[in-house]
Amino acid sequence: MIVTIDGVAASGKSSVAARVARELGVPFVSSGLLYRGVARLCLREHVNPDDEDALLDLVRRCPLDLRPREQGNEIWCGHQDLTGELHTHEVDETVSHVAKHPRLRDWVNEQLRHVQGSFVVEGRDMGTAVFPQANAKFYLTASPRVRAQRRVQERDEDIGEVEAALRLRDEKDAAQSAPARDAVLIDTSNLSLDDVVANVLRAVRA
Ligand SMILES: Nc1ncnc2c1ncn2[C@@H]1O[C@H](COP(=O)(O)OP(=O)(O)O)[C@@H](O)[C@H]1O
Ligand SMILES: Nc1ccn([C@H]2C[C@H](O)[C@@H](COP(=O)(O)OP(=O)(O)O)O2)c(=O)n1
Repeated sequence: MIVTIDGVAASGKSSVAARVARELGVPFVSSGLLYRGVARLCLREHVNPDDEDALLDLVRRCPLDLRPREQGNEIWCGHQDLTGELHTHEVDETVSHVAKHPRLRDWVNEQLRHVQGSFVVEGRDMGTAVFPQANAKFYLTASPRVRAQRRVQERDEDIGEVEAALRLRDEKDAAQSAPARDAVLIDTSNLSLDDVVANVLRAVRA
């Protein structure tokens, strides 16, 4: 069984995917971490994120390894765990440049298709481009303001700046962020995390 949970930044994808996967007793996979890992490598190696050939050379030189874990996915580059360096302002500003390249997306999607068995996978285009055959598909949204409020709970940043950055990234990611026609749309703005998880599990088990 494959469950896809797509949606915009800070809509709750990772939190919901982790909880739903735990309830179902299957792994969860965070596709965005692969893009974030490439963005982190760009920053470390001073590679232009707008240069698709340079990005593909980078991931050939520094192959990223996505490791689904119950406590959260890990991204390794060789023997180096990059996981703790992926949710920074610099990576947020770089990742959309990385994610716009078709051949880089093909590389990420090839990594994801190696995942075997049953799993929950979250991202932007899991229910459309990567796993259109998924058994259950969900697409999470929330108002930019609510999403900014959630982000500033995690990072000590100005809420106005966070909201503006989220709106900008929504625009940059729009090309790959359309919900699947058969996805269940959930506006999480006024729902607790527990409510969203319950709604998803109810639909998966229906
Ligand atoms: N429905 C919700 N209500 C309140 N807080 C939420 C909800 N969903 C997620 N959160 C919180 O908002 C933050 C962002 O959620 P996250 O799962 O990282 O979103 P995404 O993966 O879509 O970027 C986290 O701190 C998470 O605990
Ligand atoms: N399947 C995916 C997953 C993420 N992306 C892009 C879009 C986002 O800006 C970045 C990071 O995604 P991630 O889900 O890790 O983070 P946010 O939910 O946006 O906070 O990668 C994508 O294009 N396709």
